[in-house]
Order: sequence, then structure tokens, then C-alpha cells
Amino acid sequence: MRAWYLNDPHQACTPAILEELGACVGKAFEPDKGSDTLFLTAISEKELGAAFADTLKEFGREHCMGAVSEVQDFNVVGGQVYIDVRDSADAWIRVLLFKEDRLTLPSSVWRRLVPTTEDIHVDVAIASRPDPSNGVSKAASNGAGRKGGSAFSVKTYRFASPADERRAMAVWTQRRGQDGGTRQLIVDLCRQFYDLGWVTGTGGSISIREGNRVFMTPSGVQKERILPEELYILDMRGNHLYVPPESQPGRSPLKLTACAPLFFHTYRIRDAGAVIHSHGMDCVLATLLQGEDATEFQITHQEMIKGIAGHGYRSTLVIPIIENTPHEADLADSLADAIRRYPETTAVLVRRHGIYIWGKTWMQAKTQAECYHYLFRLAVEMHRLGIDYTATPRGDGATLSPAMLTKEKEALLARGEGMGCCSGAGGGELQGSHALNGSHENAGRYEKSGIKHVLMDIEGTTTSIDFVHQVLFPYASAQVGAHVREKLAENDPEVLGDIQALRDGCPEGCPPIPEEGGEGGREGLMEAVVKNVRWQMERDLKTTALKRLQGHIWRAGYAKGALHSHVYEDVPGALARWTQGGKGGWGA
Ligand SMILES: CSCCC(=O)C(=O)COP(=O)(O)O
Ligand SMILES: [Zn+2]
Repeated sequence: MRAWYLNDPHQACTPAILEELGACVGKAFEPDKGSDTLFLTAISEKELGAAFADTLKEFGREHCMGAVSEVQDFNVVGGQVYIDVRDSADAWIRVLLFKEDRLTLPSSVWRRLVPTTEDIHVDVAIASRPDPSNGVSKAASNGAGRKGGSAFSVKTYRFASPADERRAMAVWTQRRGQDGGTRQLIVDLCRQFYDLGWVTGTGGSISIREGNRVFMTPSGVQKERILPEELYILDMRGNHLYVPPESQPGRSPLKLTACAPLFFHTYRIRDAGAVIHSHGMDCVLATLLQGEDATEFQITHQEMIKGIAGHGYRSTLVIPIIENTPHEADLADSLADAIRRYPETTAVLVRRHGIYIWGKTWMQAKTQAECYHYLFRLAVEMHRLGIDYTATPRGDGATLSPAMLTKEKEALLARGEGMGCCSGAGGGELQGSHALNGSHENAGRYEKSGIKHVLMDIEGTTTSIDFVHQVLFPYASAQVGAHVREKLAENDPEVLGDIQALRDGCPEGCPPIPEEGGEGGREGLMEAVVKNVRWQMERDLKTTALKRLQGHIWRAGYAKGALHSHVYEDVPGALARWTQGGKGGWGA
């Protein structure tokens, strides 16, 4: 058996790709019990006579058996034949079968049988039997593919007329790059991203997935000068389908990008269609703006946040930050960990290095990359101006609008004596406690500045991080059942909202939340909430829904005196100084 892509005959197709489609390559003719077997002896004009043209047409026609749910075994009893099958990106794979080869296709895969020459004697036995997967390919039943009965039918198009098809093809070709190829598209994007400063100094990288084929840039090269044939192609298991020419005159052998293991994590964990690794300077600054210890970058109330999947203008966009390592490939584990812990994120920042951004398609990845870079630039500028880009503006419930800051307040902030250190922009434990060591004169400055409220971060600022991990988290986990039971008994709309948020934002693999009034009643609902919350907490997920319910559990715990927090010893003094004269208010 040999298999390759019809649109690029140099591209071999591995058994891994066929297996992903649910196809299986074997040896020898063994019709299964209960099979209907059809012998197609001699697809030859001489043998078939008048029926030759129609037979050819019939077997050359594309078939998908999904509707009748049949598995077909193509058994070559003599000669050789092509069976063409479509991959998950709608590209034709040509499988050449020799005598005694056997190809098994599930019902969901489009196929056609093509003679290797116009007049060939080939004996093919096609045995059909019920498909136990009922039309769902292996990829889909694994959860790796698409939803629905036929895994790939969503990518299969039929046109009312040849003219319709030509029009659609023209549009798609244009969208995919002028020459219609993923290779050319990556080359073009590399040039564009170089001009934007994202892939300079040979740093940064791009990868695009076409079904089960993954295109990646070579390592350590001038990214803006890559040629289409210098790209690697791999299957989803990491097997090399295409390796660029090893030694060209005057050039060293091309290695695969060091980002490959990281790219594969986004493909395998998130089913991404494209990934961009940028070294843009604003990404690096974003990893430092909120302090070296910050594990997240946050920004809110910006129009461009709408460009990030699942976010709106008022959303707080949260991007995890992981620590850099001397070698790019060593980032893979912490990137995978961040992807799992932040199920809503489509990007991971790497401190003092750059960012990985992915999307379902290359266009979504590019749009998001542009929005992320814009937001980082904006955050840097806002920070420089002393404006808090993490704060909700007035009119949206904020106590202080950065835009309303007077010159005096800006001066206060610029001296590092104001909000910057304790409004969430500082974050680190050391930094937090130092931030409160203001002098008595500061109280006067606050008074003069007209600042009425100081909104303080807790974790590591007023209170130790250990308190959160050793007291607050276990409390939420232990109390979730009792809290939900109590609040549901009161028909409290807040808890109903919390439950709905958990239901809507249920991460992949997390125990789902049934509808109210469903099977199992309220007890079943409560049990599901407890399982869902504990599942997320065990994985240290940071979903909005989880944080929301945890916040409510802790608030109730403080209110009834079940929870008591310590504060660092300099906190009470600092708060007293800031509130001297009764001008300020504070809360922690
Ligand atoms: C100055 S580039 C250092 C390596 C790096 O961070 C990077 O992103 C490039 O990796 P590649 O192997 O794709 O060249
Ligand atoms: Zn890099």
C-alpha cells in the first residue's frame, strides 16, 4: 500500500492520518460474517463491454455511506487499484492498493475507486457490513473531531451548478492565499509578522493545521525569507510527512522549529487550527507590567477585547504568564499546564520572551494576535500615563475613573505612592507589603488628591498567599454543598446565577450541571455543583464561574464569622494613616 495527497504528490500520507479517519489498512481477503460481498472483477473495457463506461463512472463517483451506516472492506484480489479518500480538511488522499491489500473504510469517509490505468484487470471484492460507530469516525468518537453524525460532512460541499462551484472556489482560493496553498500563506504571514516586529531576529514562529496535517516553520532562520518548500509537514502524532531539503548549497540543514512541542499542545488540548508564537516587544512588557511575580496579565473595558473569542467589552481579559526557560522546547509542560488551568484562554504569555496565541482557524489566530498586541501596547501606554488598565471605568460601577485623574493625582501615582502598588497592579507578596509602608505625609497627600477610595488586592498584599491556599480554598471546597443547599432553599437569585454560570462555562471533561427540575431533582443538582466545583479546583482552574461562586461562599463565611483572616502587621497602621481625617474609605 502507498498513500499520498493528490494536491501535492510529494506529500506522503501516513497510516496515522488514515487511522485518524477511522480507516484501517490490512492484508488478505477475509470477509467478515454478515458481510454483503460484491466482486468487481476486471474493471476492463474488454471484460465489461458496454457496461464499462457506466461502471467506471459509478465507482469513480464520490460515495459517503454515512446514511446507510456501512463499513466497507476493499480487498484487492488481483492487480492494483486506487481508492481515493478525503481527509478531515477535505483534501483527497490517493491510496494505491496492491494484490492482497485490504483497506477498511468507515461509513463517514468519502471515497471513490479509480483504476490505475484505463484498461486494467483488477479484482476487487467489496464487503459491506453494519458500522458499529454508526457513521461517526474514530476522530469524532474520540472527541478529537467534530460533533455530529458524520465527522467530516461539515467540510464537504455540494454545489447546485458548476458555476456555483467555480465562484466558491475562487473566493476560497483568494482567502487561502493567492496560490491557494497553506505553504504560501505561512510564508506571506511570516513576512507580515516580521514587519510588525513579531518574528524578528529569527525568533517567533507560525504553524497551521489542515485537518491532520500540520505545517511548521524551520528553526533559526530569517523568518521573513522562508520559502514555501522550506516548511515542515507533520501528522498529529508528530511523524514527519515532509522534511525540507537537507543541504542546499551554502545553507545549513533546516531543523524543525523548537516551538513544535508547544504548538502540538494547542492542537491536541484545544483542537486549534493555527498558532502564532510572537516575540513582539509589547508582549514582553506585558509580562512585566504587573510585577515579576504576576502569574496573569489582566485588562478590562476595551473595545479590542471583543476580538478575543468568548469576550466582550466589559470582560476582564486574563492571560496566564509562565516563566521562561533557556530552551524553547522546555516551555512545553508549563504551557500545557496553563492551557488546562485557564480553559477560557486563547493565549499564554512567556515572561521576558513573548506569547503563544492560537485560534480555530489561521484567520482567528491572526485576528486575536492583532488584538492581543494592540491591548498590550495600550496597557504599556496607560501604565506610563498612570492610568489603571485593570480598573472598571466610572459609569460601570467604578469608584474612580482613571480618565478623571487630576494632575495632582497623576503626580502622586508617578511617585509610586498611590494606587499603582495596591490596586491590583502590584500583586507580589513583597511588593504588596512594602506598598503599605507609606509615611504619614502620604495620608495628607491622599487627602489633598481627593482620592476617596483605595481598592486593595488581598493575596500577597494585605494577607499571605498561604492563607488563600490553606484556608480559603479548602473552605470553599468543603462548604460548597452546604452553601448551595442553604441558598437554593431561599431561592436566592444569586446562587441560581452562580449555577447557571457553571452550567454555561463548563470546561471540557468537567462534570456537567443538569437543568433545574431535571432528573435527580435539587439533590442531583447540588451534587453536580459540588462535583463540578471540586473538579475545577483540583485542576486549579480559574474560570469566571468558579471564581464567582467561590467569592460568594467566602463572603458568606466571613459574614457568619466562620472565616477569619489575618493581615500583615503594617496593614492596620497603613489603613489608619490613609483614613486620617475621615476622608478615605477602605476595604480589603
Ligand atoms: C532569538 S530566537 C530564540 C529562539 C526562540 O525563542 C524562537 O521562538 C525561535 O524558535 P525557532 O526554533 O522557530 O527558530
Ligand atoms: Zn520564542
